[in-house]
Amino acid sequence: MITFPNAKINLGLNITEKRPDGYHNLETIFYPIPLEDALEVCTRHEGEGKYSLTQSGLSIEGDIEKNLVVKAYKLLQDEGCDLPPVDIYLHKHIPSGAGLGGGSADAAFMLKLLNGIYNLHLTEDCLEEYAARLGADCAFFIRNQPTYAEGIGNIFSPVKLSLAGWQLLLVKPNVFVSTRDAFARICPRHPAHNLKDIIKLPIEKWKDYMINDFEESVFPQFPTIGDIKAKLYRLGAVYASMSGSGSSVYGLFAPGSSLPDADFGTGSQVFRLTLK
Ligand SMILES: C[C@@](CO)(OP(=O)(O)O)[C@H](O)COP(=O)(O)OP(=O)(O)OC[C@H]1O[C@@H](n2ccc(N)nc2=O)[C@H](O)[C@@H]1O
Ligand SMILES: Nc1ncnc2c1ncn2[C@@H]1O[C@H](COP(=O)(O)OP(=O)(O)O)[C@@H](O)[C@H]1O
Repeated sequence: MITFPNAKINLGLNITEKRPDGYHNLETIFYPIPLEDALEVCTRHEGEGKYSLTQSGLSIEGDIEKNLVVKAYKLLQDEGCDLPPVDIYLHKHIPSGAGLGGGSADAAFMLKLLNGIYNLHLTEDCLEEYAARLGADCAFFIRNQPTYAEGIGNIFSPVKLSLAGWQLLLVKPNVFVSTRDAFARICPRHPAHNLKDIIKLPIEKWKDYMINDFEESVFPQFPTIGDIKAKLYRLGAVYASMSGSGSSVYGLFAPGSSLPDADFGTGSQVFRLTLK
């Protein structure tokens, strides 16, 4: 059976506190976007081992044991779920180190896929709890709805927000930002304005209030990323921001407008998407 894990963007991202466990409390809104990997699981009937992983598309660093889809399979096994040996096929289309949550989406969709194929009868609450163990923002992808997130990014409340029809110009420069390093450079602070209030304003006003706290430290380190954001505004974006800890940057363009055709530098990947 095949599934299509999708990416997310962050609408605002406030890093509010460093916690005793070394992680950070944050506030953000996750919004799913239609940029997808493809993930297939087939029951294995012959051959050695409990699983195999065949990857295609964009390459991922690290051996297969480190891949989050394999970690998801092992987690369910460790929890006592009855899983047969499987062959896993993963086609990567979502760039990594981009703040788009691609690895996290693969992990969460793997849990949902195995739950469905092998009739594990795990509830969404249970799947969220398992997903959170695999990565701070994995749990969001279980319900995969626009969500306000707090804590380390795993305490959720639903938000009434639809950007259906809005055009997204998403640019991933040829720069890898490590999430861990990005957090290490942050000075946590509480925001002046609450995100849940900001998203009730017209989108034209978001740029005056909605902030991604990582931009302040990531832009000086990687000026290319800040330049892309400035360019998106020059091209007519109604709102533009870096997503997550970077390095991708998105611009929101009004429904019905045609997305500009621009050059964002050598090695940049550009995606043109219509939000749902
Ligand atoms: C900050 C966000 C916003 O969406 O960044 P992006 O990954 O999207 O860029 C996410 O919450 C990231 O979630 P995720 O990518 O799953 O993080 P993890 O793999 O769990 O953590 C990677 C590292 O980031 C740091 N980390 C992560 C989450 C958090 N709330 N506080 C932290 O300090 C820790 O040092 C951790 O070792
Ligand atoms: N299935 C996967 N897809 C992408 N990255 C993965 C996967 N499994 C493990 N990783 C690791 O996760 C890190 C990037 O995670 P990803 O969620 O794609 O980016 P980001 O945290 O920027 O949103 C990389 O270091 C990569 O090696």
